[in-house]
Amino acid sequence: MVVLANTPTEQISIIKPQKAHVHFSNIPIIDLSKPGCEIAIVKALEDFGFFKVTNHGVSKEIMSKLEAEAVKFFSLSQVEKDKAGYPNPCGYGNKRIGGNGDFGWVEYLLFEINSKPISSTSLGFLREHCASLFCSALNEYISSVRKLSSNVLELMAQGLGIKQRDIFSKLVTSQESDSMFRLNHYPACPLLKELNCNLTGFGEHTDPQLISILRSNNTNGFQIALKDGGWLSVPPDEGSFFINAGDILQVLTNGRLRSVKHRVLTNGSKARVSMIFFGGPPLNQMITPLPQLLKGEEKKYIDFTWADYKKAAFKSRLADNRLALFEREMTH
Ligand SMILES: C=C1C[C@]23C[C@@]1(O)CC[C@H]2[C@@]12CC[C@H](O)[C@@](C)(C(=O)O1)[C@H]2[C@@H]3C(=O)O
Ligand SMILES: O=C(O)CCC(=O)C(=O)O
Ligand SMILES: [Fe+2]
Repeated sequence: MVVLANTPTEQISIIKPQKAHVHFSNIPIIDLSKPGCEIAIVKALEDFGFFKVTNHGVSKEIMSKLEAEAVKFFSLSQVEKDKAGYPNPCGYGNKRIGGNGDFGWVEYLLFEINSKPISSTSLGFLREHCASLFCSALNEYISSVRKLSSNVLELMAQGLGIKQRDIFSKLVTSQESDSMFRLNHYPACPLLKELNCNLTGFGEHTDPQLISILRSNNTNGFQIALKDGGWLSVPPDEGSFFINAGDILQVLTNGRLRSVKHRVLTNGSKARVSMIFFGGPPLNQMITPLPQLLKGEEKKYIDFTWADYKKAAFKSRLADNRLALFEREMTH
């Protein structure tokens, strides 16, 4: 391991060029305007825990407006960016991910999303005019992707044969939904390019919430883990969204839909900018496998609230298997 560090504890691993176990097979692409896409969504989440969506209804303008605001923010001087505050867990973070010793070649802004739009006073570290432009781009984008997450969750319920269409979607559309939003910037690193190496941008992990909706610029680096443990590189597509199941969806479906492990490797040639909406349920929401899906099967997880899970998740390291703490001992 080579170390890029400010202090001895800040270590970001450099990964030697593509190992043999990296695959380049196809990821599922789902056209939301096509009949039958609800079945394809379920199949993709069973097989990969992940898919790309096209014909998603979010305008290019909304995506590029927010990307431009994010690029503007990340281009500020370090002193200006540090005014956005230490992430606890929300705020501006640089290399340090979470509070338990994880680091990556990334800087980010993390926001808590509740029923109210983000107010420009929460971006008070920016000049008034910039804060209001950034804020309106953020709110416009978040409201569109929340709608997209709700459409996908309704299709998922339909694909699983559940009568109550809003069984999942109501969790993210509720006034009390505890969701998050993140803007990540993986800076270019010319030295890495010369060394022909990859650096961990965002280490491997699963997302704790129900569903994550990711959009990035056209820079590669995103990978998902396959069932056999190999990594699949996902070619970027700035016009589409990438959707992955989170831990809570895995529990609600008693393990049928996979919360997929993923990571970002950077090769330093071009900066990557990504924006991710993490759709979470209300804090007091009881999380338990849905009886409609059990059909005589034993529950694989104990009952817990999202607040219990979130607390445990935010105490864990990025790569930890957070769900293991909530698994039930099976009787047979
Ligand atoms: C190391 C951590 C960062 C994280 C909180 C955690 O303790 C474990 C889960 C991490 C994660 C992954 C998905 C999202 O990016 C995130 C915001 C989340 O909800 O869980 C991050 C957390 C974070 O960056 O604080
Ligand atoms: O930045 C990316 O492309 C993915 C980051 C990610 O997985 C996360 O923020 O949870
Ligand atoms: Fe993630």
